[in-house]
Amino acid sequence: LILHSSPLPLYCCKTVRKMKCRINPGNNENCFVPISEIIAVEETEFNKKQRNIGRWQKMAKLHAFTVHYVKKARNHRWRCSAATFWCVDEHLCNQWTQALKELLEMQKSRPKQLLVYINPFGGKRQGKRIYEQKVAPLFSLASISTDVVVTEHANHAKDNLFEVNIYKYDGVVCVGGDGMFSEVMHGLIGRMQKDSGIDQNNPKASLVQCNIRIGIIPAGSTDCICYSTVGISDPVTSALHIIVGDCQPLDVSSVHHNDTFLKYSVSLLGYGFYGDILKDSEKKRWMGPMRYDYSGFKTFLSHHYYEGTIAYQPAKHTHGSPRDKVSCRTGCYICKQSEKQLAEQNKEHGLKKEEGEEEWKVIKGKFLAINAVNMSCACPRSPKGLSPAAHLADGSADLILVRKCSRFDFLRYLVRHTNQDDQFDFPFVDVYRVKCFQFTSKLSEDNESNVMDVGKKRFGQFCRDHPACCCNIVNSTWNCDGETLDSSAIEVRVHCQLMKLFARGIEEDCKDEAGHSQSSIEQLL
Ligand SMILES: CCCCCCCCCCCCC/C=C/[C@@H](O)[C@H](CO)NC(=O)CCCCCCCCCCCCCCC
Ligand SMILES: Nc1ncnc2c1ncn2[C@@H]1O[C@H](COP(=O)(O)OP(=O)(O)OP(=O)(O)O)[C@@H](O)[C@H]1O
Ligand SMILES: [Ca+2]
Repeated sequence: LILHSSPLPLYCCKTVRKMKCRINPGNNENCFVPISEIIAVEETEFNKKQRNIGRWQKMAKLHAFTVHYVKKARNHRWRCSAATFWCVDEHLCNQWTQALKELLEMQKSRPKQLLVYINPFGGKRQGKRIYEQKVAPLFSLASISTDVVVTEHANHAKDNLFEVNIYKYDGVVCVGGDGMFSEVMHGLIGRMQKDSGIDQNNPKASLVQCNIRIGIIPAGSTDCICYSTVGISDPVTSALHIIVGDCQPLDVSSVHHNDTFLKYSVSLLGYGFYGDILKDSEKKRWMGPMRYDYSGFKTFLSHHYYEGTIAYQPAKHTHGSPRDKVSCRTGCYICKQSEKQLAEQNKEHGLKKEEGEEEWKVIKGKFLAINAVNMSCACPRSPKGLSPAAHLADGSADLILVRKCSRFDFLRYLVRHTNQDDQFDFPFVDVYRVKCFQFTSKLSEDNESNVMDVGKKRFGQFCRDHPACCCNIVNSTWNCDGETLDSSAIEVRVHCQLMKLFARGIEEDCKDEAGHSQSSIEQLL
């Protein structure tokens, strides 16, 4: 559909000459709108007083319809814009309205019925207001019907997803932050496994994909999953991605301790620095999003490092590498190829055999941070994220090991998350693309071999209370997408494209943060 602003005629499939159009009065521009980005088409009561329509004013009755469509602004922001078309011929007007409505009906990936969970206490506690004022009117314009649940306690959404008839919905929307998303994801993936008789406690189980898409309306403190999959953390943009029925597959890591399922993760699994920030920040929830800066500063000063062993299997199925600077963008070639490659491998060998055959690499050391990310983890604090070239759906995670270094060097490393310099270009930082890994802390290794004595335990406690000492006797905790894990010894496996979001990945627009405009494939070549 090609819309020309007044006073030019509207063209569609070369037929219409007799209709006039106005796009957002005062905005004299041409625009091309794919049908897939039309939000709604409405018959319009034409108000002559509001518009200066020159000679048309003399005519008795005008007929009009309005096309609401997605307008793309800077920095991946989407807005709802409108163009009103009018003419004297009622039949012509009805034909247009009907034809456009039929075209919209043919957009089969669009949701018609959604289940919405709102966390009223996430982020700055604006979830309910954001949904009611910014999102609900758009859903209603797009004729999407909703069942809305305002959560009353943590795990309300997750538990509810095990009870409701999820199959009658085209998607589940969560209004909140990464923690709220995590709840909904656990509810949906858990429910799928339960309904398919899959035991989540088996770390080697082939999990059943979840085809019910999740939409995220960002109203949290970090909103890293929304930012990394849409390119911006903006409720209206996310609502529009849901309305047009976008679909972005996402890798999910399962986390186990021995043969017990702990959690799934899609963004950050962090031990050391990010685990300690989270643990400290939980006590400061009343501070809102600021709590992370406060605890971040405190944790930076404490400068604790932790001893442990990591064993991982490299992700050989994927063409990418964490340092190739090939960003994951809409329709990512690397994600598509990796998915194909994995499917072929699994068909040929069977998952168990293939994993058992491949070698494990083992690294022992003292670490300030161990981060495993399934996606870039870009967020407003760090627009390029913890691993800028990580892929959303390639069946791998980037394992970042930050070894013991000086406070000054660690600060240099952190600062590079906020500028264009390469944060992996330090002798104390290593990064690997992996499909699974295991971690055991020195403390639990010692525990298992019974060499830890009471004195050591006490010494650990003593050192924690003295920030100047960087002693590593105590364990850190794992930060799993913003929630703490009970166990420090974990076994992690990436499940390629286990779930889907109402998103399309970050679009390759005119310019990214670095000022580059090449496509991923061009970069690869
Ligand atoms: C000098 C400035 C350096 C700034 C460096 C910024 C790096 C920020 C990287 C953010 C990565 C977020 C990863 C996403 C994790 C989410 O699954 C999770 C749940 O929402 N969020 C957090 O755990 C919340 C994590 C929040 C992390 C905040 C880190 C703040 C660090 C502040 C260090 C200050 C040092 C100042 C020394 C003078
Ligand atoms: N009604 C509720 N009362 C208390 N806690 C809730 C309620 N609803 C959800 N929660 C819990 O609140 C936690 C945090 O919520 P959410 O992720 O929305 O915000 P946040 O922590 O501020 O943001 P982020 O996760 O982006 O850092 C979630 O883990 C969720 O389980
Ligand atoms: Ca990935």
